Order: sequence, then structure tokens, then C-alpha cells
Amino acid sequence: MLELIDITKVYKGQKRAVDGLTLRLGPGLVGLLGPNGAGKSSLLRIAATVTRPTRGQVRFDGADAVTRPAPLRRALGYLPQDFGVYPHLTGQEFLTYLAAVRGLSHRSARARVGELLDLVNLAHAAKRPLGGYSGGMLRRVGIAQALLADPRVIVVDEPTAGLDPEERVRFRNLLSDLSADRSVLLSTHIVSDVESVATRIVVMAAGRIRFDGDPGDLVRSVAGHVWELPVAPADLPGVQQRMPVTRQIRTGGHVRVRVLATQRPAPDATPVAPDLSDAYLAVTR
Ligand SMILES: Nc1ncnc2c1ncn2[C@@H]1O[C@H](COP(=O)(O)OP(=O)(O)OP(=O)(O)O)[C@@H](O)[C@H]1O
Repeated sequence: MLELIDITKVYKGQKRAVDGLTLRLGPGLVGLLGPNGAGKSSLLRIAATVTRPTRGQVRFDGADAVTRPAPLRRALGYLPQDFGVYPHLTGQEFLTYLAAVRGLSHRSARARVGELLDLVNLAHAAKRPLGGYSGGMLRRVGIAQALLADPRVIVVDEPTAGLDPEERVRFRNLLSDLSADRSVLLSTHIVSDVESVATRIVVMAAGRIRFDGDPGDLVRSVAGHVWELPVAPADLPGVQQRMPVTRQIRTGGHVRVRVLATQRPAPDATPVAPDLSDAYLAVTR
């Protein structure tokens, strides 16, 4: 089990990026949601032992992973937000090189790289230089390298950036399968990335946890507080100032808005069932 206990991270001359946060990860897929600047990447870098926390403990299977990170590093697959590649190497060469860095024997590296290229649907491009790969293909190389050593803990930072809708679905399903007997921590600011696959949602804002629990409980926390109402386009700015608008749909000359309000916000407002996006907005506000 990976435990992040009372973690604070302060960068030089900055406010707290992570502010006394505790997170314990067992098997399953945890969706870490939060707006830009919430501190998600900082927390993930600490979990991946790339950065040390200013204060707090990282424990892996009960042992301190800040002063002795090796056991966690061996068990970890990490895909950072700014994952870089060597453009002159082919996909196969690059993954084989990283497998060697991770200590896989030549023989098992060959087999593993082949398996992973199939898994991320890049077998057809294995012998082409990475410099010619699209953004989505490079993302898939990043995912493959995170899985090289069959990790028990998988930490992925905004992994679906640059993927097309079909690739997003495939990737979500892959992580969901992997999380059956592993810990997967996936950070994103896109609610739909975790909506159908997360067994637990952690919402972070300004370095702190705003919600940690079952996705259904998060949605239920705003039951009765989500409404839809028609608005004339000229009145829209006023509505946006008075209450949080979670969505707006233009139809003809009108706009239908979806808003958060504890009480019926207008006589013609109708109550609607909340979804995860509504609840996410409510807790990060
Ligand atoms: N290396 C760094 N040096 C100084 N400040 C940093 C550094 N990394 C992050 N920060 C600051 O810490 C805060 C949290 O950033 P972080 O990248 O962890 O958030 P995030 O939730 O991952 O956001 P994003 O989705 O935009 O990456 C921000 O105010 C950011 O500017």
C-alpha cells in the first residue's frame, strides 16, 4: 500500500502547492480531479519519488519511501505530464532502452516490449522513429513505458492529453483492467476521464482535498441543487454572476443553462438529476 501522510510541498518563494494532504492507496483506480494549479502534479511527483515533500511522509508497504525510495521505484510505473522521448530512436528501441534502464534482461525486455506495443496499439509503428509519431502515439509510448516493469502502483498525470476520443476510451479501459489488482492514481481536470472507471474520486483544490470517496456519494452530495432554466442571451451574464453555471446549450434564440443553487433559482427552473461534472464544480468552487 502507498501512503502519503500529511504532505506539504512549498516551492521557493511560492505559496503551498500541497497543503497537509493525506491519501492512502490500495487496489483500484483513484481519479484525482482538480483545476489547473490545484497541486495534482506536485502530489504525483511526490508519490513517484521524483520530488521530496517539504513536510510529511511517503510510506510504501509501511516503510519510509522518502529516504529509501528504491522499493517504491521498483514497483512503480509513472507517466509524468511532460514525458519526453528521444526522437531518433524507434518506438521499439526507446522502450527496449528504458527496459534496460529498469533492469529487465535483454530477453524479457524483448518479449515485454512486444506485448506492450500490442497493448497500446503501436505494433505497426514499432520500427519508425519517434520523431514522426503523432501526439496521441507519443502518449501511448508514455503509457507503455509506465507498464514496462509490470508495476503494482501506476501513477499517471493527465494521461489522455492529446488522445483522440477513441484512444481515450481504450486507455480508460486499459487502466480500469489494470486496477483490478493494482493501485492506479490518475490525475486529470477532465471529469469524463474518470467518470466511468474510478472506484474512488479525490477532488483537490488549492493544495487540499475537497472530497475523497465514492463517485456516487460525490454526485449525491449535490442532489436537489442542480437546475435547468431557459435564459435570454442578454440575461446570461447576469445569471453567470449570480450562480455557478455548469453547462449551457444554445437552441435558436435561447440558451438553456444548468446551474447550481440550493433553492429554485427562478420560477421556470426545473430540478434535474446531478452528474459528476455538476458535483465536481460544486466542490471546487
Ligand atoms: N517546480 C515548481 N516550482 C515552482 N512552483 C511550482 C513548481 N511546480 C508547480 N508549481 C506551482 O505549484 C502550484 C501547483 O501546481 P501543480 O502543477 O502541482 O498543479 P496541477 O493541479 O497539476 O495543475 P496543472 O493541471 O496545471 O498541471 C502552482 O501554483 C504551480 O505554479
